[in-house]
Amino acid sequence: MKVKIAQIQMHIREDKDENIKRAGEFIDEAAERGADIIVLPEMFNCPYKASCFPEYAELPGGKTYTFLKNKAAGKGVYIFGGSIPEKDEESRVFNTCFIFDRKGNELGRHRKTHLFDIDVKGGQSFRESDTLTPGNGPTVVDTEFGKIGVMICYDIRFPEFSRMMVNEGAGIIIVPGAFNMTTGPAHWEILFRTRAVDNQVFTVGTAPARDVDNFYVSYGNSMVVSPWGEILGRMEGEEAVMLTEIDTELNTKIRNQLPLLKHRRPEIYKS
Ligand SMILES: O=C(O)CCC(=O)C(=O)O
Repeated sequence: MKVKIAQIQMHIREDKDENIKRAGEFIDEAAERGADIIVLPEMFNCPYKASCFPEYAELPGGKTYTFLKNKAAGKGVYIFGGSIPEKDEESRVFNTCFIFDRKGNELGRHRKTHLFDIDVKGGQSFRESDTLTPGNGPTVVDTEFGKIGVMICYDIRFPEFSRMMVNEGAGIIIVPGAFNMTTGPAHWEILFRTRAVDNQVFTVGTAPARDVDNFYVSYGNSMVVSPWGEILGRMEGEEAVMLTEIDTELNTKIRNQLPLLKHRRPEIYKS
Protein backbone atom coordinates (compact mmCIF):
# COMPACT_ATOMS: atom_id res chain seq x y z
CA MET A 1 0.00 0.00 0.00
CA LYS A 2 1.33 3.43 -0.98
CA VAL A 3 1.58 6.04 1.79
CA LYS A 4 2.62 9.66 1.44
CA ILE A 5 4.46 10.82 4.53
CA ALA A 6 5.06 14.53 5.09
CA GLN A 7 7.71 15.63 7.56
CA ILE A 8 7.65 19.15 8.88
CA GLN A 9 11.15 20.36 9.69
CA MET A 10 10.38 23.73 11.24
CA HIS A 11 12.13 26.35 13.33
CA ILE A 12 11.00 26.46 16.92
CA ARG A 13 10.79 29.83 18.63
CA GLU A 14 10.13 31.12 22.16
CA ASP A 15 6.54 32.03 21.37
CA LYS A 16 4.23 29.03 21.73
CA ASP A 17 1.38 30.56 19.71
CA GLU A 18 3.77 31.43 16.91
CA ASN A 19 5.02 27.82 16.85
CA ILE A 20 1.47 26.48 16.66
CA LYS A 21 0.62 28.94 13.90
CA ARG A 22 3.68 27.96 11.85
CA ALA A 23 2.95 24.27 12.34
CA GLY A 24 -0.59 24.95 11.09
CA GLU A 25 0.69 26.60 7.92
CA PHE A 26 3.00 23.66 7.23
CA ILE A 27 0.23 21.13 7.93
CA ASP A 28 -1.98 22.96 5.41
CA GLU A 29 0.82 22.85 2.84
CA ALA A 30 1.46 19.13 3.45
CA ALA A 31 -2.25 18.31 3.15
CA GLU A 32 -2.51 20.29 -0.08
CA ARG A 33 0.42 18.33 -1.48
CA GLY A 34 -1.46 15.08 -0.80
CA ALA A 35 0.06 13.80 2.44
CA ASP A 36 -1.63 10.87 4.18
CA ILE A 37 0.49 11.12 7.32
CA ILE A 38 1.99 14.34 8.67
CA VAL A 39 4.75 14.25 11.25
CA LEU A 40 5.95 17.16 13.36
CA PRO A 41 9.28 17.40 15.23
CA GLU A 42 10.00 16.82 18.91
CA MET A 43 8.90 19.69 21.19
CA PHE A 44 7.45 21.64 18.28
CA ASN A 45 5.65 24.18 20.47
CA CYS A 46 8.42 24.78 23.02
CA PRO A 47 12.15 25.57 23.00
CA TYR A 48 14.17 22.42 23.70
CA LYS A 49 15.33 23.47 27.17
CA ALA A 50 14.52 21.53 30.35
CA SER A 51 13.49 24.69 32.23
CA CYS A 52 10.88 25.53 29.54
CA PHE A 53 9.05 22.21 29.71
CA PRO A 54 6.98 22.83 32.88
CA GLU A 55 6.19 26.39 31.78
CA TYR A 56 4.87 25.30 28.34
CA ALA A 57 3.21 22.09 29.55
CA GLU A 58 -0.47 21.46 28.86
CA LEU A 59 -3.02 18.92 30.02
CA PRO A 60 -4.32 16.60 27.26
CA GLY A 61 -7.22 18.49 25.68
CA GLY A 62 -5.29 21.76 25.99
CA LYS A 63 -4.51 24.32 23.31
CA THR A 64 -1.93 22.37 21.29
CA TYR A 65 -3.78 19.07 21.60
CA THR A 66 -6.99 20.69 20.33
CA PHE A 67 -5.11 22.37 17.50
CA LEU A 68 -3.68 19.01 16.31
CA LYS A 69 -7.01 17.24 16.65
CA ASN A 70 -8.87 19.91 14.68
CA LYS A 71 -6.22 20.03 11.96
CA ALA A 72 -6.34 16.24 11.50
CA ALA A 73 -10.13 16.30 11.17
CA GLY A 74 -10.21 19.49 9.11
CA LYS A 75 -7.66 18.26 6.57
CA GLY A 76 -8.56 14.56 6.72
CA VAL A 77 -4.99 13.45 7.49
CA TYR A 78 -3.20 11.43 10.14
CA ILE A 79 -1.14 13.65 12.39
CA PHE A 80 1.73 12.34 14.49
CA GLY A 81 2.07 15.44 16.60
CA GLY A 82 5.84 15.52 17.11
CA SER A 83 5.92 16.05 20.82
CA ILE A 84 4.90 18.63 23.37
CA PRO A 85 5.39 18.98 27.11
CA GLU A 86 2.31 17.30 28.58
CA LYS A 87 1.35 17.67 32.22
CA ASP A 88 -0.93 15.44 34.25
CA GLU A 89 -3.21 16.20 37.19
CA GLU A 90 -0.27 15.76 39.58
CA SER A 91 1.75 18.33 37.60
CA ARG A 92 4.20 15.73 36.40
CA VAL A 93 5.55 16.69 32.96
CA PHE A 94 6.09 14.23 30.08
CA ASN A 95 7.54 14.56 26.58
CA THR A 96 4.51 13.29 24.66
CA CYS A 97 3.50 12.58 21.07
CA PHE A 98 -0.26 12.69 20.49
CA ILE A 99 -1.51 10.85 17.41
CA PHE A 100 -4.78 11.59 15.56
CA ASP A 101 -6.54 9.84 12.69
CA ARG A 102 -8.22 11.44 9.68
CA LYS A 103 -11.33 12.15 11.72
CA GLY A 104 -9.46 13.77 14.56
CA ASN A 105 -9.85 10.81 16.93
CA GLU A 106 -6.92 10.30 19.26
CA LEU A 107 -5.28 7.05 18.13
CA GLY A 108 -2.72 6.97 20.87
CA ARG A 109 -0.10 8.89 22.76
CA HIS A 110 3.55 8.09 23.36
CA ARG A 111 5.39 9.40 26.38
CA LYS A 112 9.16 9.43 25.85
CA THR A 113 10.40 6.48 27.84
CA HIS A 114 14.16 6.99 27.89
CA LEU A 115 15.05 10.43 29.17
CA PHE A 116 17.94 12.25 27.55
CA ASP A 117 20.53 12.88 30.24
CA ILE A 118 23.95 13.15 28.68
CA ASP A 119 27.21 14.96 29.16
CA VAL A 120 29.59 14.62 26.22
CA LYS A 121 33.02 16.09 26.99
CA GLY A 122 33.53 19.22 24.89
CA GLY A 123 30.11 18.68 23.32
CA GLN A 124 26.46 18.47 24.23
CA SER A 125 25.06 18.28 27.78
CA PHE A 126 21.39 17.98 28.64
CA ARG A 127 19.28 16.70 31.55
CA GLU A 128 15.68 16.03 30.68
CA SER A 129 15.18 14.34 34.03
CA ASP A 130 15.53 17.74 35.75
CA THR A 131 11.94 18.47 34.75
CA LEU A 132 10.48 15.44 32.94
CA THR A 133 9.00 12.14 34.05
CA PRO A 134 9.53 9.14 31.75
CA GLY A 135 6.74 7.16 30.11
CA ASN A 136 6.80 3.43 30.58
CA GLY A 137 6.56 1.60 27.32
CA PRO A 138 6.44 1.47 23.55
CA THR A 139 3.45 2.72 21.56
CA VAL A 140 1.96 1.06 18.50
CA VAL A 141 -1.14 2.49 16.80
CA ASP A 142 -3.46 0.95 14.23
CA THR A 143 -3.95 2.80 10.95
CA GLU A 144 -5.31 2.04 7.48
CA PHE A 145 -1.64 1.52 6.53
CA GLY A 146 -1.08 -1.14 9.18
CA LYS A 147 0.50 -0.79 12.58
CA ILE A 148 2.85 2.10 13.24
CA GLY A 149 5.25 2.32 16.16
CA VAL A 150 5.98 5.67 17.78
CA MET A 151 8.94 6.66 19.91
CA ILE A 152 10.70 9.92 20.69
CA CYS A 153 14.31 10.79 19.90
CA TYR A 154 16.61 9.17 22.49
CA ASP A 155 14.22 6.17 22.58
CA ILE A 156 15.70 5.10 19.23
CA ARG A 157 19.05 4.31 20.86
CA PHE A 158 17.52 1.33 22.66
CA PRO A 159 17.22 -1.56 20.15
CA GLU A 160 14.88 -3.59 22.35
CA PHE A 161 12.30 -0.82 22.11
CA SER A 162 11.97 -1.00 18.29
CA ARG A 163 11.98 -4.79 18.46
CA MET A 164 9.06 -4.71 20.91
CA MET A 165 7.13 -2.59 18.39
CA VAL A 166 7.98 -4.91 15.52
CA ASN A 167 6.93 -7.91 17.60
CA GLU A 168 3.58 -6.15 17.98
CA GLY A 169 3.36 -5.88 14.17
CA ALA A 170 4.67 -2.37 13.41
CA GLY A 171 5.81 -1.91 9.79
CA ILE A 172 6.75 1.76 10.15
CA ILE A 173 8.42 3.43 13.12
CA ILE A 174 7.85 7.15 13.46
CA VAL A 175 10.32 9.09 15.58
CA PRO A 176 9.99 12.80 16.28
CA GLY A 177 13.49 13.75 17.41
CA ALA A 178 15.97 16.55 17.87
CA PHE A 179 19.53 15.30 17.77
CA ASN A 180 22.17 18.00 18.22
CA MET A 181 25.36 19.03 16.46
CA THR A 182 27.46 16.64 18.60
CA THR A 183 25.48 13.40 18.40
CA GLY A 184 23.59 14.15 15.18
CA PRO A 185 26.47 13.93 12.70
CA ALA A 186 27.90 10.97 14.63
CA HIS A 187 24.82 8.81 15.13
CA TRP A 188 21.51 10.00 13.62
CA GLU A 189 21.79 8.36 10.19
CA ILE A 190 23.40 5.20 11.56
CA LEU A 191 20.61 4.75 14.09
CA PHE A 192 17.77 5.22 11.61
CA ARG A 193 19.37 2.90 9.07
CA THR A 194 20.30 0.27 11.65
CA ARG A 195 16.84 0.14 13.22
CA ALA A 196 15.35 -0.15 9.72
CA VAL A 197 17.68 -2.97 8.65
CA ASP A 198 17.52 -4.90 11.94
CA ASN A 199 13.75 -4.85 12.01
CA GLN A 200 12.96 -4.68 8.28
CA VAL A 201 10.72 -1.67 8.78
CA PHE A 202 10.52 1.89 7.53
CA THR A 203 11.96 4.43 9.96
CA VAL A 204 10.91 8.09 9.86
CA GLY A 205 12.90 10.67 11.84
CA THR A 206 11.53 14.21 12.00
CA ALA A 207 13.55 17.00 13.62
CA PRO A 208 13.34 20.77 14.08
CA ALA A 209 15.15 22.93 11.51
CA ARG A 210 18.68 23.97 12.49
CA ASP A 211 18.95 27.31 14.20
CA VAL A 212 22.52 28.13 15.19
CA ASP A 213 21.40 30.88 17.57
CA ASN A 214 19.31 28.51 19.72
CA PHE A 215 20.34 27.27 23.16
CA TYR A 216 20.09 23.74 21.69
CA VAL A 217 21.06 23.44 18.03
CA SER A 218 19.09 20.78 16.19
CA TYR A 219 20.95 18.69 13.61
CA GLY A 220 17.83 18.55 11.43
CA ASN A 221 18.39 15.91 8.73
CA SER A 222 14.83 14.59 8.89
CA MET A 223 14.80 11.34 6.96
CA VAL A 224 12.85 8.32 5.80
CA VAL A 225 14.66 5.00 5.56
CA SER A 226 13.36 1.86 3.81
CA PRO A 227 13.39 -1.66 5.32
CA TRP A 228 16.41 -2.28 3.05
CA GLY A 229 18.29 0.54 4.80
CA GLU A 230 18.06 2.92 1.88
CA ILE A 231 17.53 6.63 2.56
CA LEU A 232 14.40 7.54 0.58
CA GLY A 233 14.23 11.17 1.64
CA ARG A 234 16.53 13.45 3.59
CA MET A 235 16.72 17.13 4.46
CA GLU A 236 19.67 19.14 5.74
CA GLY A 237 19.16 21.99 8.22
CA GLU A 238 16.53 23.92 6.30
CA GLU A 239 12.96 24.74 7.26
CA ALA A 240 10.70 22.83 4.85
CA VAL A 241 8.07 20.17 4.35
CA MET A 242 9.36 16.97 2.76
CA LEU A 243 7.01 14.44 1.18
CA THR A 244 8.14 10.86 0.68
CA GLU A 245 6.02 8.11 -0.78
CA ILE A 246 6.62 4.66 0.64
CA ASP A 247 5.15 1.28 -0.26
CA THR A 248 4.38 -0.90 2.75
CA GLU A 249 4.53 -4.05 0.54
CA LEU A 250 8.31 -3.67 0.66
CA ASN A 251 8.44 -4.96 4.25
CA THR A 252 6.91 -8.27 3.22
CA LYS A 253 9.04 -8.55 0.08
CA ILE A 254 12.25 -8.02 2.02
CA ARG A 255 11.19 -10.25 4.90
CA ASN A 256 10.41 -13.08 2.43
CA GLN A 257 13.78 -12.80 0.71
CA LEU A 258 15.88 -12.26 3.82
CA PRO A 259 13.86 -13.82 6.66
CA LEU A 260 15.76 -12.22 9.54
CA LEU A 261 12.84 -12.09 11.88
CA LYS A 262 12.15 -15.82 11.34
CA HIS A 263 15.81 -16.69 11.88
CA ARG A 264 16.00 -15.11 15.30
CA ARG A 265 17.06 -17.40 18.19
CA PRO A 266 15.47 -15.60 21.14
CA GLU A 267 16.08 -18.63 23.37
CA ILE A 268 19.83 -17.93 23.31
CA TYR A 269 19.73 -14.14 23.63
CA LYS A 270 20.20 -13.12 27.22
CA SER A 271 20.25 -9.48 28.22
O1 LIG B 1 20.39 10.66 21.54
C1 LIG B 1 20.81 11.76 21.16
O2 LIG B 1 21.94 11.93 20.79
C2 LIG B 1 19.91 12.95 21.12
C3 LIG B 1 18.67 12.70 21.87
C4 LIG B 1 17.84 13.90 22.05
O3 LIG B 1 18.20 14.98 21.67
C5 LIG B 1 16.56 13.75 22.67
O4 LIG B 1 16.24 12.68 23.16
O5 LIG B 1 15.81 14.72 22.66
